[in-house]
Amino acid sequence: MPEELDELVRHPKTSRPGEPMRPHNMVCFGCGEQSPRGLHLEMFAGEGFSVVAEMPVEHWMEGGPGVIHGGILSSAFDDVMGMTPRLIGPAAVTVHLQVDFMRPIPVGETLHLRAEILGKQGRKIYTEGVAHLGDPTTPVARAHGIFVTIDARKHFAEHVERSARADEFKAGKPQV
Ligand SMILES: CCCCC/C=C\C/C=C\C/C=C\C/C=C\CCCC(=O)SCCNC(=O)CCNC(=O)[C@H](O)C(C)(C)COP(=O)(O)OP(=O)(O)OC[C@H]1O[C@@H](n2cnc3c(N)ncnc32)[C@H](O)[C@@H]1OP(=O)(O)O
Repeated sequence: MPEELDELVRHPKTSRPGEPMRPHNMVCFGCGEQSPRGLHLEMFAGEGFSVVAEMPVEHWMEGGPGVIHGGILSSAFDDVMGMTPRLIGPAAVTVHLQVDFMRPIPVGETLHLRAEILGKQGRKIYTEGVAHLGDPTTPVARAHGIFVTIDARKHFAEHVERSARADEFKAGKPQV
């Protein structure tokens, strides 16, 4: 992370600590409540520049016998960390995601995820994610990610046709 960082300012309209964070797209694999096969993560604003979520580890998420698939864990981190830019303003997309798998995460447990903005420089937002199974002093995974702010309308303009919600988006009502 660079040494010279911008000041972080909470967006006046963002959720307050304890309040839900709205999905950025109802059919998002991570947080969309209408995603047919998604993680259906419900996220809440936390203290400071953080976002928290809990994810029950279900059988369909299995990788190794009885434990979570690494890609599922990475997806959960991606989405929770990807929600943190909302705390300060514009939408942002992942350009870099690095995950440390520290302990096996068993099926049947509930994974507690917390993501936080570490710093911002220009369009780049540096974030960290931590996961535990109920004891915050014993993390089971940690992630670092860089998100770059975008103008969502322009960024998705040439792909929005392919969305399951293309009609809504084209009608100019992106109810995200
Ligand atoms: C038409 C209606 C549509 C309506 C849509 C409505 C609502 C939707 C709303 C919100 C949805 C928003 C977000 C979704 C959020 C979360 C989902 C989970 C997260 C994801 O799953 S998201 C999917 C995976 N994600 C991608 O699909 C990104 C692919 N990517 C790109 O599209 C380009 O990469 C882009 C545009 C990001 C940047 O491109 P660009 O040309 O604009 O800018 P540039 O390349 O200059 O990068 C700018 C600065 O980032 C630095 N930088 C770049 N890459 C780096 C790297 N890897 N490591 C370190 N630094 C990096 C550069 O070094 C420079 O830094 P500096 O400014 O200091 O020079």
